[in-house]
Order: sequence, then C-alpha cells, then structure tokens
Amino acid sequence: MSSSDNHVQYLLAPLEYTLAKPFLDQITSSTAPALEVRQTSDGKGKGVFARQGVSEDELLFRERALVGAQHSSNKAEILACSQCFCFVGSIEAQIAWRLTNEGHAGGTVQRLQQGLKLPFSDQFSLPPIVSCPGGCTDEVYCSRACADAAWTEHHSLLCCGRDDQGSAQQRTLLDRGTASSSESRETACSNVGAMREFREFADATNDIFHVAARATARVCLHAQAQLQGAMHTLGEEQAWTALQQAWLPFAVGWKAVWWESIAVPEDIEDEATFRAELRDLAEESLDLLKPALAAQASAFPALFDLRVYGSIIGMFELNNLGMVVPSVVERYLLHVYMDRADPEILAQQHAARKILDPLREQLGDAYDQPCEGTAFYSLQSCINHSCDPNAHAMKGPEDLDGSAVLLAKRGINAGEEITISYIDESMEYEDRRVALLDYGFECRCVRCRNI
Ligand SMILES: C[S@@+](CC[C@H](N)C(=O)[O-])C[C@H]1O[C@@H](n2cnc3c(N)ncnc32)[C@H](O)[C@@H]1O
Repeated sequence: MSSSDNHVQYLLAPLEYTLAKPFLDQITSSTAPALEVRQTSDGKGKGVFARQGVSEDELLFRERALVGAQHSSNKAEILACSQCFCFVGSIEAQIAWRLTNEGHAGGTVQRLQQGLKLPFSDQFSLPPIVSCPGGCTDEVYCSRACADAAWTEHHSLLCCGRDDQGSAQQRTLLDRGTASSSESRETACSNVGAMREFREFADATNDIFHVAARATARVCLHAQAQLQGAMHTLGEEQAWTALQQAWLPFAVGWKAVWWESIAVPEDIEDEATFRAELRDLAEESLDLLKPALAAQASAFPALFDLRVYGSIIGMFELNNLGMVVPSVVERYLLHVYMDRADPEILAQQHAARKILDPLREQLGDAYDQPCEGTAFYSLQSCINHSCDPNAHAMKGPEDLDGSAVLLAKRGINAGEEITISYIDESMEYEDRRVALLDYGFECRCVRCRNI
C-alpha cells in the first residue's frame, strides 16, 4: 500500500478509544464537567455518563456546533448569523427578506424595504447584520467576533469574494441593516469560479455538501496553522502529522461512508443504482471543491479522497443533528396578536394589527419558520439512543442561537448513561425499528430488549 492509501485508511478508520479519550475529556471539562464520555458495556461503542446525580429538568449542557450550516432553502426565509445562527437585523428586515424572496414586491413590503418601522418591534431588537470581511453576500453575521471566527475556521477558504450576486432588493435590505464589518480581507480560495459552481451544485442537489465543505476547510485551516503557513515548503510527513492533529475532532465523530451506510428509502427498488447515484453526486461535488481548494488538495491529498469526503458527509447524515433556532418573528407576532388585559396596551395592539394584518397574511402559515440547518456537535454526537430516554434536546426562551441544549427528562443517578431518542419514541416497536434503520443500527435499549 502506498503512503497515500495508508493515510486514507487512517482517516476512514474509527479512532481507538484510548487516543480519543484526552480529546473527549477536554470537551466534557469545558462543556459539561458533570458528564464523562466512556465505553459502554453493552456494545454500543462509546456513550455519555453522569458523574454525579442530576435532577429532572436540569441543564446537562449547552454546546456550540463544531461545524454547521443553515439549509439553502432556509436562507431565503431567515436572515441568520452564519456562525452562531441567531436571527439578525430587525423584525422589519426579517419580514421584508422573506417576503421579498417570495416575490411580494408592492405595498407594505416596499415600505419595509424603504425603512418602515413596525409597532412594538423595538421590544425585539436583534444584533445588526455584519457583512462578510471577504465581501461576499453568501454569508452574514451577528458580530465581528462571529465574522472573524467563521473566517478563521472555514470561510477564508470558501469565500467567493466581492460579487454581484443577489437581487437589487436583497442588496438594499442587507445594506440597510449592515453594520461595518471587520477589516476587509482577501479570500484564500484558489478558484472562485469553481467555488461558485460548487455552491450552486450544493444548493441544487443536497446542501449537506455545504457542511462537508466547511468541515474540510476547517481541517485544512487547522493543519495549515500548525504548519505556520509553510504548507508547501515542509515535507509530506510534516503535512500528514499536521493533518492528523487537525482531523482529531472529526476522527472521534461517529461516521461511515455516506452512500454505503444510508438507509434505502422504501420506494427505491434498485439499491445498487441508488447507492451508485449518491456516490456519483458526491464525486461531482468533490470534483468542484478540489479546484476551488487546489492548494489544500495538493498539500493534504488524503483529505480530498472520495471515500474520506463520503465519510464526512456520512458523519452529518448518521448523527442527523438538525440545528433549529426558534423564530423571533413568531414571538413578535404572538406579542402583537395575543390580547393583553391592560386596555391601553390592547388599544395599541389593535392599532398595530391594522398595519400587520396584510403582512401576516402574506407570511401565511409559515410565519413561525425557525432557522434550520445541519450541524455536528462533538459531545451530543456521543450520546446513544434509547426508546425510553432520560434526556432531551429542549431550547428555552433564552436559547436564541444554534447551540444544542440538553436537559434531563427525569432524575438521573451518578454513573447512569445519558440517552436521548433519535426518533419519535411513542411509535410501536416495528415502526421504531424501521425508523432506526436510517441510523444504521438495531436498538439495544432496555425497552426494545424486553419486547
Ligand atoms: C451518534 S452515535 C452515538 C455514539 C457512538 N456510540 C460512538 O461510539 O461514537 C450513534 C451510534 O451509536 C450506536 N448506538 C446508539 N444508540 C444505540 C442503541 N440504542 N442500540 C445500539 N446501538 C446504539 C450505533 O452504532 C449508532 O450508529
């Protein structure tokens, strides 16, 4: 086997638990000191355990995504920070953004674009829109700190630079809400044309490729930082050592090659063709990413191997961690439309509704659309499934970004394993069994074992 085959095999293999342990300890000590990650004794691989007793409804942890991205279709509906996923701009900007992208041009929408202030909106203030330091209009942020973090983590490689994407109305809206960005920077992308094609391909086919690109760029940038910029002057061995270090957060993640591991949908008759089509789709996407990141693909070839790329995609698919941030527009509309007892406020509400009724009608049933995407959370992805879980992901009113928030569903004893349900656990056994096939395992929880 050549050294490059060896490197690919290394990146594909699950990391030995003893090698993963220091990294996992580091995560729990910073995110959830009351928990630890260790091997389960019932063959489920590693799992998360309570070090001390936990009461019902107690917060187990709040964790930021290692890598995530808003769904492409959701980006047209919600203006969110591309790094922490909180809503940005203002209530007016959120409503105007969504309605403009849906083709509502006249009346109140136009006045919103021109700066109309809506009643009560000042009680729902949002962070300003901070533009990308590289000048692209693909991403916006809530603060310079988020813009800088995204730039350092992945966006400096993925940014298409200054462009004239987006309609005139979209630009007006973004410009109106835009706070000055961090100092402007040049994209390090090797081929902006290929990157734009890559992005368009992901939007048109499967936006999981956007998250995979962020993960790939993150690994490259971490490896480059270790090589202190001397990516091509140092030898192959040094580049490989740096890549191994940078890969560690992904090495501990549960993963398998996407087209080999994903469950076949019920309406598919020819499994082999289905899997081959997914593989081709991933290959086409990687063939666009490689020239866009040509310098990195040449320095770290194993990372750009198709099966490794497939395992990064599989990591997001198998952990299936939807990222959801509740809608601030929903909270605003409830505030206006839920009658208050105080007659003075009630009169103000009635006056506000006269302005808001046409907008509410145009927003339709999806007025409560959250910010949605896919993300990978290092600690949450270590939690095993149970059909009778003792914890659940549950956001409170203060959780207004894309962090994963885990609460105890009931009292948990020291030493007990923390479990969540990956599916709707109220289903009957057979339906649960089928639903879990999407995750590629047969459930060994006590409830299923006792069937
Ligand atoms: C998101 S990972 C959880 C962490 C994983 N145990 C590890 O070692 O990284 C999901 C995988 O854990 C295993 N797993 C989780 N819950 C399980 C259960 N109830 N029964 C059997 N295997 C389970 C399966 O292999 C599944 O694909």
